[in-house]
Amino acid sequence: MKLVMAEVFNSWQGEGGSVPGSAFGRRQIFVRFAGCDLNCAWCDSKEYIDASRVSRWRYEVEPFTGKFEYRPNPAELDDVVDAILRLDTGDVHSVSYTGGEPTLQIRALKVLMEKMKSLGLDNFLETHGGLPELIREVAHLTDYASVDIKDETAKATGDWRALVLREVESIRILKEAGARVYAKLVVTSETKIENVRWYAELLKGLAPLVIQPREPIEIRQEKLVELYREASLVMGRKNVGLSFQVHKYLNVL
Ligand SMILES: C[S@@+](CC[C@H](N)C(=O)[O-])C[C@H]1O[C@@H](n2cnc3c(N)ncnc32)[C@H](O)[C@@H]1O
Ligand SMILES: Nc1nc2[nH]cc(C(=O)O)c2c(=O)[nH]1
Ligand code: SF4
Ligand SMILES: [Mg+2]
Repeated sequence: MKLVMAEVFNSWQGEGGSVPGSAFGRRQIFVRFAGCDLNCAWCDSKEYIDASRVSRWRYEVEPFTGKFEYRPNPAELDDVVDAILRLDTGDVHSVSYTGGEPTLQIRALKVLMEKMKSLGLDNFLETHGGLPELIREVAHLTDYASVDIKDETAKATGDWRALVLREVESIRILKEAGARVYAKLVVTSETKIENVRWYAELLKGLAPLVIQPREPIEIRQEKLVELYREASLVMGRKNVGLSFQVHKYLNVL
């Protein structure tokens, strides 16, 4: 089986803060798929959005060395499995599937997840959640899920409200299948408080929310405080937290 891959590396999970379902600070093997159907204004992985332009993928030879080997795309699934297994340092919490958007290559994702489960490794899915019909196919294999809620200011797609509703549906499917799931909202200085209230109403009683400032951070602290408070008043004080992209401050992958 073939798939279009971007990179495989081993690092600490840098996002998610302290809400249940987060793997922040845990050692993970990251499997970054190429290709995405959205186009978030602030996406830090823009070079992987158009899969047809990702001619090769890379895998770390040894964690934290910055040494990579390269292979042409499409990748052989067995080569991706080998790249993952050689990065199992024995202290790995779970395998993180990210991208790009991993659910777009759902058959390969499913086979990879099944393989990792059979080897005793947990699966952590990092997704925009915009395709609930695909999420359904891997929900039973997902131990942890971080599902983005794409704010209006992400300008990810035309009908952003319809996208938000699909993301919430994905969260529901994952939760019902037994995954530990949280929602992640990337906020900017332009994020509207009434939109945050709407996301919070949709998530109330369903999943906790982390609010993650867009990097590089431009949102004022007063605004962040205001958005946090609004979400917390709707969802409950234990169900909201902050998340920062800590790996960027540590200068690790
Ligand atoms: C690159 S995305 C890949 C997974 C999936 N496509 C998604 O958007 O959730 C991984 C995570 O990085 C976050 N992210 C990407 N660029 C960011 C930025 N400039 N600032 C803050 N978070 C960012 C996304 O919101 C998402 O949670
Ligand atoms: N260390 C680290 N943590 C991460 N959490 C989410 C990431 C992503 O790009 O999906 C990511 C990443 O690329 N590196
Ligand atoms: S959905 Fe994820 S990979 Fe796609 S553009 Fe947005 S942040 Fe980037
Ligand atoms: Mg990232």
